[in-house]
This record gives sequence, structure tokens and C-alpha cells, in this order.
Amino acid sequence: MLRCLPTFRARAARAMSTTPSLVQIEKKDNYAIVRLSRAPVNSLNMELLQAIDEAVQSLEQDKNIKGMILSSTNPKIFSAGLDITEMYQPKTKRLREFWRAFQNTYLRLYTTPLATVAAIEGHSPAGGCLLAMCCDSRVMSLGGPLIGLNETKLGIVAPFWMRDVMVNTIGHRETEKMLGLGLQVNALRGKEIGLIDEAVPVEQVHSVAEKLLLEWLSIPSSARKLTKAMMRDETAQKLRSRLDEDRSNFVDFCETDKVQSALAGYLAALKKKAEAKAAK
Ligand SMILES: CC/C=C\C/C=C\C/C=C\CCC/C=C/C(=O)SCCNC(=O)CCNC(=O)[C@H](O)C(C)(C)COP(=O)(O)OP(=O)(O)OC[C@H]1O[C@@H](n2cnc3c(N)ncnc32)[C@H](O)[C@@H]1OP(=O)(O)O
Repeated sequence: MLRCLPTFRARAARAMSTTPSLVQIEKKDNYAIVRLSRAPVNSLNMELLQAIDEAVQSLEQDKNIKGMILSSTNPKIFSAGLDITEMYQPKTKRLREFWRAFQNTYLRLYTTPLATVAAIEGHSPAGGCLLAMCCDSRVMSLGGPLIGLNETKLGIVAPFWMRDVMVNTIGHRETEKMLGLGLQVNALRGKEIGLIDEAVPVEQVHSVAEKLLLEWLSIPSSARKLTKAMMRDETAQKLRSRLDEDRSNFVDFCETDKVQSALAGYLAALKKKAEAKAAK
């Protein structure tokens, strides 16, 4: 028994050192940087969504931490959005759990009392755009990266709560165009429509994100938190009161032949693009 213990410990230590963490948390004085870390593109599968939810929850419980910067370990991709392979040819039980994880992560991040800033160095489509919109402010790098809710381009429809968050961020008419046309925009255009607060060269994204976060943290904390709740709770409550209905809608919609064949086509196009890139 005694001889087993070091072996067990060694195994556990090996497992810990070889299991890559999906989310990296770096604590600073009174805030944390949370970096999404699921190679290659931070696509949001169930485990990554749960890891984000848990990370935010653990920071909320840390008395020293008042805010967080949401970022990525991949400077070219903030997040590729929901992992399409979770939705393609799914097992119903897993699909249901996956959607609940997405709902939970949205509710956690959108309503967290922490001050939050998204530091977006790379692309941020669909679910990636939602994560960014859940933050109090967004800084994005100038140049190539794009952000937006491109669901219609995949032949799928964003749920009402993704629409609501976009309406709250950029207003009804801009959302109508962005969502209906499945548009993604660069940082400059994002700033023009209010989706992005600061558009800066990539090397400044983190310092500007920190500056914005400190501005939020300079506000008396109970006033800041109550105001955030006053602005966001009604929107969150709309989903909270319809969690099961929303999940059933998603599962039914996702399992239709039409959606499955649209997802198959989209995945094939992504694969073809990746192969062409690798062949260069
Ligand atoms: C009537 C309605 C009733 C009810 C409605 C209820 C519910 C609504 C139902 C559904 C709504 C769901 C909401 C959906 C939200 C989403 O987030 S959908 C996901 C959308 N995401 C995208 O479109 C992004 C796709 N990816 C890209 O554009 C690019 O990959 C990139 C710009 C992010 C990165 O480009 P590159 O750096 O060039 O990398 P590659 O393209 O080569 O990709 C590398 C590798 O990763 C795979 N991959 C990329 N994105 C995803 C993804 N989202 N999911 C899974 N896998 C992804 C890609 O295929 C490559 O794989 P390999 O070929 O290397 O294996």
C-alpha cells in the first residue's frame, strides 16, 4: 500500500503535466487574464465551454480578483466559435449537454459581477463573437481578423439570445444586417458600428485591454456591479426562463436533414481550405 502511493502520485503528476489545460489563468494584482487554449482554433466544444464557465466562476469566488481579460493563446484566432463537429452527426444526449454548456457559459460571462474585457487579437466568428460581446469592452487588432455572427452563412440560425446580446451591443438595425447577411467585419468597421471599443495594432491589444479594464475597475464596485445587473439581467432572464425550450429547439433544429447537410458542406469546405493551405 505504502509502495503504491509514490507510483500513484507519479502517475497523477504525469497526467497533470500531459493533459493540456483548455483555459489558462494568469492572475495579476486584482484581475486575471483568461486565455482560451484549445488548439488549433479554440473551437468551443463542450469541455472548453465548461472550462470557461468554471474559470469565471472560480475567479468570481476569489476575493482578490475584480476583473478579467478574456484572450487566446493563439494570436491568430480568438475563437472559431462553436465546434461544428459537436453539431454534425451528433448523439442526442451529448448534443443536449453541449447546448446546456453553451447556455451556461453565456449566462455566466454575460452576467458576471467581474469587470470583463475581450482582448481579440485574431478571428472571432459566431460563438467567438458571442464570448467577446459578453464582455464589458472589446479591443481588437487592426488588419486581417474578422468578427461577427456568421451563422446564416452556415445554413443555421443563431438563437434568440445571441441576437439579443448583439442588439444590446450594436442596436437593432445593425444587428439585422450583420445577422441576416452573416457578416463578419474587421476591427475598424467593428468600431464604427460599436461592436468594438478600441481598434489597435496587434502588439497593443493587451495593454489597451488592461487600460480599459482598469477604467471599469476605477468605478466604485457596488455601483458598477448593480449597473451591470440592471443593464443585463433582463436579457439573461429571457433565456433563464426558457432554458429547456431553447435547448429542445436547438436539438430539433440541429438534427434536421437540412441542417445536417449544410453542416456537412461547411465542414468539407473548411477541410478543403485547410488542405490547400497545407499544400502551399
Ligand atoms: C428556426 C430556428 C430555431 C431554433 C434555433 C435554435 C438554435 C440555433 C441552432 C444553431 C445555432 C448555433 C449557433 C452557432 C454558433 C457557432 O459558433 S457555429 C461555428 C461558426 N464558426 C465558423 O464559421 C468558423 C469556421 N472556421 C473558420 O472560418 C476558420 O477556421 C478560422 C478563420 C477560424 C481559422 O482559419 P485558419 O487559421 O486558416 O484555420 P483553418 O480554417 O485551416 O482551420 C484549422 C482546423 O480547424 C478546423 N475548424 C475551424 N473552425 C472550426 C469550427 N468552428 N469547428 C470545428 N472545427 C473547426 C478546420 O476544419 C481545420 O481542421 P483540420 O482540417 O486541420 O482537421
